[in-house]
Amino acid sequence: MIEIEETALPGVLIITPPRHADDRGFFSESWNRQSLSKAGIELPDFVQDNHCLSHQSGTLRGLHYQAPPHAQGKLVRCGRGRVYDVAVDVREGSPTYGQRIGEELSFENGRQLWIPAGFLHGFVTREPDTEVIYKCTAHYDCASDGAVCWDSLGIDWGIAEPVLSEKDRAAPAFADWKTPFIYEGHT
Ligand SMILES: Cc1cn([C@H]2C[C@H](O)[C@@H](COP(=O)(O)OP(=O)(O)O[C@H]3O[C@H](C)C(=O)[C@H](O)[C@H]3O)O2)c(=O)[nH]c1=O
Repeated sequence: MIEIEETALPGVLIITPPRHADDRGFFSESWNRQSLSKAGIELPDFVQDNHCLSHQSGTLRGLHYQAPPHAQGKLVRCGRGRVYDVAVDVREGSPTYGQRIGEELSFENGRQLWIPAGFLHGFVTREPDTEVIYKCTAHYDCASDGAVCWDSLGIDWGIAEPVLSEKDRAAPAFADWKTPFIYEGHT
């Protein structure tokens, strides 16, 4: 049976599909709409699947978003290695605006994080050669792609000097950033 856990942020869920182990290893349905429906969860349709590899432990990608109308919901999992994955509610008017959760996703634990549109997303790797695979509810739109400084929300990433892209190094602080998202009720 697929496991669903709520988090402190309404709408953000931890989803753990079952693994069918045998002496070869395991088989798991990493995405099955019907299984989620039977568990009472209906997610939007996904249109893009992403796969990224980070060579160094301590690589931090985030905090990212795509502005409406290209806002993305994401279903994030770790195909190899381990990450600390963070979602921040940035929907203006949300009762949990500015609040965040962080979860450890790993190949070992098989946990997936569902992050609706309207949240910043980022992760820091905890092992070398970590691969993160995630489904998105909207296509990539470069012009709508944005970032907020990883270190401007008091998040404890467990590392003082992560490996960052130039984009992330130059990202504005949360206090200087205007969210493009409006809260439209419980996700
Ligand atoms: C996101 C994306 C990027 N690209 C191209 C653009 C660049 O040439 C290259 C690397 O892009 P970027 O540096 O934005 O990749 P990340 O730093 O991993 O960004 C992602 O990291 C965090 C964790 C996210 O949740 C977002 O999906 C995304 O912002 O891939 C594409 O072709 N398609 C895409 O969907």
